[in-house]
Amino acid sequence: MSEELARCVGVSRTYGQGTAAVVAVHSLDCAVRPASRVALTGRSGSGKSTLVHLLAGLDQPTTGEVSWPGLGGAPTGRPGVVGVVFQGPSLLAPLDVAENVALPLLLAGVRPADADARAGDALRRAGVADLAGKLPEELSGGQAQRVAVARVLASAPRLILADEPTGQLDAAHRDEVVTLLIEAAEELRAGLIIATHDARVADRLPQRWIMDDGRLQEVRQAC
Ligand SMILES: Nc1ncnc2c1ncn2[C@@H]1O[C@H](COP(=O)(O)OP(=O)(O)OP(=O)(O)O)[C@@H](O)[C@H]1O
Repeated sequence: MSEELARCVGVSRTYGQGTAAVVAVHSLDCAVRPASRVALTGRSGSGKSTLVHLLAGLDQPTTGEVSWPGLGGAPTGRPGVVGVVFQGPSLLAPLDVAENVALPLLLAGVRPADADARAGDALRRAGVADLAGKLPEELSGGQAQRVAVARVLASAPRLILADEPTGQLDAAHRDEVVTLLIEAAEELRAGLIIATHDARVADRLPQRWIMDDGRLQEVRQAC
């Protein structure tokens, strides 16, 4: 069995306190490996985004432990280790597309010329090189999401997490974005988790984690 990129042991995450407390994730165990290709499904409010944030190191569990044994520790503050594609527009408005894709690399200390080259390459692979000079406000939803995927590709992460990456896209763009994510995971030998409501997206992935009221209800391995 291959190394575990991320692992949750007895993880719970409670928001709020007292009578207002909401247990978003409840006593959850899971592991993500380089070969993981997981559709994380479940109804709205079942805890999918919370789990994605915990696995990304963007949030901490209330109890239990999230660890990243195969990533050399928590990804927090280490750009390029974990790549996250969010549901909504996540591009910085004042920066053009190329600058948006290069920014995480610059923050990680990559030299500007190298960051520009890697950003250009990622935009080409995502099929949006012609948009390099455009501002986010000039992009369609599908174009913006492909740029967001390019930004993840550019940093060559070992773990790719996508939270409803196709929620605002039509069928053609939805399929393109999912294909891009799967191809990127294969190329980078990265683990991939896509949180989605969309059965057509989930069916593209061989593994299924089903969240139900904060619990990981069923882990189905389709192939
Ligand atoms: N910052 C927060 N403060 C309080 N409650 C929160 C917060 N974030 C999430 N919750 C609650 O935690 C539960 C799980 O939310 P989460 O966003 O993880 O679910 P989800 O499955 O991703 O939902 P959706 O599919 O609608 O995005 C919900 O009841 C939600 O209202």
